[in-house]
Amino acid sequence: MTPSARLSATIDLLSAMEATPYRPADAVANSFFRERRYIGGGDRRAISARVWDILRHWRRLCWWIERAGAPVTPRSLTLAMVVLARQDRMTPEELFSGERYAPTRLSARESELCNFLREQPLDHPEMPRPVRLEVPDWLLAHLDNAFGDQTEAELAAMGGEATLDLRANLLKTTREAARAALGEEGIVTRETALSPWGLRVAGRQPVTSTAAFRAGLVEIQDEGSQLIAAVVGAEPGMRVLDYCAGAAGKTLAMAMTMNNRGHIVACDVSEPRLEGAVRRLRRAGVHNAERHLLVPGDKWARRRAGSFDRVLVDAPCTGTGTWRRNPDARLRLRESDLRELMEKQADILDRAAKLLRPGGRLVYATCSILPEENQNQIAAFVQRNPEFRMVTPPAVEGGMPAGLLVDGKMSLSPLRNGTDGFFAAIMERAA
Ligand SMILES: C[S@@+](CC[C@H](N)C(=O)[O-])C[C@H]1O[C@@H](n2cnc3c(N)ncnc32)[C@H](O)[C@@H]1O
Repeated sequence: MTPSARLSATIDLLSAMEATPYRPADAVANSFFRERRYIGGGDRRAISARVWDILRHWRRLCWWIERAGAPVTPRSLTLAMVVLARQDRMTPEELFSGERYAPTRLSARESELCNFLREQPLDHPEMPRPVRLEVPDWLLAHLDNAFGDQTEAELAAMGGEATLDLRANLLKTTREAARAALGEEGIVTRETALSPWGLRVAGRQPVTSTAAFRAGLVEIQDEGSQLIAAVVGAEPGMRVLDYCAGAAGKTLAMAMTMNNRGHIVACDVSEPRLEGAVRRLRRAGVHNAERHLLVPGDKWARRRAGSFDRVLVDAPCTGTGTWRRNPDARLRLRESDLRELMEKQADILDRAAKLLRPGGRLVYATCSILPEENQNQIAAFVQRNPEFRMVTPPAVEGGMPAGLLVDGKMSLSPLRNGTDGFFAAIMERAA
């Protein structure tokens, strides 16, 4: 594709996102490219990179466009990004050439916008702070509360590109052997610093089409998510419950630390998500896992009260820790979403805690960086349930490095740890 044709596709993809504002951007992009199989891999990556760049600069682009008195549209956003980022070799007029597959020529109004933006920096001293930091206005006070004078540095790190991490599946291989197998297929990786099972892929490489991936030697999982599974300390022979299992990302890692021995149950209220686990469990060679769909008034759960050694609650949350992957979520988040999620998290915690045996351990985790969903949620739970207390178990052998857990809690962030933002707390039920 020519640079102009790629730009045209960028505008089309942004228009598709605008048409379904509540659908996550990556889901829209997947459908968009599925319907346009003629767009090759290189073009797809270039178009996605440009769209994600626009999503990451959204509030600042809107601020500039509105300052110029122009309407915010997929086309004006794309044009503003081209002019302000100054990364293209061709001029805006050459890119918007009106030739075959190129965007139509710039209108007089768009040329004015172009002239207004030329030589301007992306950040302007008059920009309000939430605009410059690319967050909804209401959220900034919460972030300042979480990070203090580090808010800007943390948000800058969250605006970067996400890493692509893999977990070596020790049920089938070792980290060294998995790395060598991937290397033979041209996938370059290095060992992650914190997770003992992690491999970080250099750049974007097509991991899922490798024989190593298809054979279940590795699973795609952020290093932080691997550490959540490590925090649970699920051991061979235990009875383990993954209460919000989704498509079993953490179930897979815990079945691995259990060496396929004992029993692990992956629960969720979403049938399609649990369904997504089937193929992954099979590929990973997991034999000790069962899936269970939670329904209102669940008898299954009532019968198993007090029976699990470990319960993981990987709670639904704002996902503020995963903004590197989902910059669109950063813009969509509403105050009412946070309030609803906090209520849901408290309810799920109370329900899941009943399934734990006396002396067992409950791990609460989120991929959020907001104290409201993390420390505050746990403090309120322990107050409601005085038979639980925070514990800091010694670093699990072959598990996580010591020092990450402080007072029974672990907080990870892209800035401090190079992982997605995650939180985990370990609580023990009195014996
Ligand atoms: C953060 S995701 C889990 C991700 C998953 N553990 C993984 O590692 O891939 C949260 C999950 O909680 C589920 N969920 C939402 N409400 C729930 C409830 N009341 N009880 C149990 N699970 C719930 C959602 O369907 C979603 O799959």
